[in-house]
Amino acid sequence: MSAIVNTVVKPRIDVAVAVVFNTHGQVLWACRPEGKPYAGYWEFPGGKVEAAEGVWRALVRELKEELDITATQGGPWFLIEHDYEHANVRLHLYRVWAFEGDPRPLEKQAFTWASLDSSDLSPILPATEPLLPKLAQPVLMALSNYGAGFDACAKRLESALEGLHTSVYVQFREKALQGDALIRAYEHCYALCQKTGQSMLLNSETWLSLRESLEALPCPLHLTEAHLHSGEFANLQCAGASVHSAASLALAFDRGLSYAVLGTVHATASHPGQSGMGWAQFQALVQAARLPVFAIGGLASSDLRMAQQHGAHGVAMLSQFK
Ligand SMILES: Nc1nc2c([nH]c(=O)n2[C@H]2C[C@H](O)[C@@H](COP(=O)(O)OP(=O)(O)OP(=O)(O)O)O2)c(=O)[nH]1
Repeated sequence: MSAIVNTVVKPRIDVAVAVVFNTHGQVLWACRPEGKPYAGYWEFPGGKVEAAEGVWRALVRELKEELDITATQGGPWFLIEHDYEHANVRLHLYRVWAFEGDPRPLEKQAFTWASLDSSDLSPILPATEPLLPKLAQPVLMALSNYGAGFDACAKRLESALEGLHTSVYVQFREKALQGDALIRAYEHCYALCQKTGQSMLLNSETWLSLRESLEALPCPLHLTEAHLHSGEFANLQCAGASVHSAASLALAFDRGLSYAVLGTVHATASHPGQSGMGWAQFQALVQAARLPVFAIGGLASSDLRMAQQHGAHGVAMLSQFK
């Protein structure tokens, strides 16, 4: 006799999740009130998206209902799915960078402003806690370009990184350099990142040229799209990857990477003959992304807000990093 397995299929619930920033870079945390599943757990404010409502409208409604503030500006970040015993949820994370009103707890819940990687709040909802290191990553990535001239690149990176009050990723990527010139550039970049406390990433193609000269991998790898697909370097620490398609974005998530870099948004001198995808296509590609995505291609740090309005985590730049 075969056993009858009683499986109840829980529907996937869409949830609007608001990461609300204040001018000090802190975010708004709320404690789930009594009567809800996971009461007493900290979360970002938000709630279920009603039928035909849309995520942004749901987010505005929930912030008003829960905390009496009106979100006025923000943009999509990324999605994540999680299966709880009470529900299967699809969290639509949004950044909110402008709102009206002073938060006050309309559901008798505790709330507080705290840093994104808030280690002093506990417990945090199980789907939200593992996301925090991804959310707290730098929003600017500078790519090296010593191959176009050592002195000019060294000076540009030095003047950009010294005295910078925010954290950035510095990706060491040198397609044109080999031998001593490559090692000299690497040593300068490594020492500068150490001195300024910035996080260095090593492009996987450049690592292939450098690895015989180094004892070990000195920092996490940034994978080229080809290395992402080939599955290479699975035994090494990989932070992120370059991608050009929805399939590669999905693969970057499946490989457990912390970010992807998607482009090119605008046509650039470094990729002659390639037309940019533009912001509309960028947004169409990232809307199903399950990890933070940097926009790249003819962008400067002054494009950060525009990029974030279109679903980017941040911007990656070559020569425009000043
Ligand atoms: N708001 C929010 N919800 C989260 C986060 N992380 C996370 O797993 N969730 C889950 C918990 C819940 O299962 C679901 C949100 O549903 P909810 O019950 O709070 O939604 P709601 O406010 O519309 O509730 P209700 O009116 O139906 O009582 O999403 C988060 O950071 N913020």
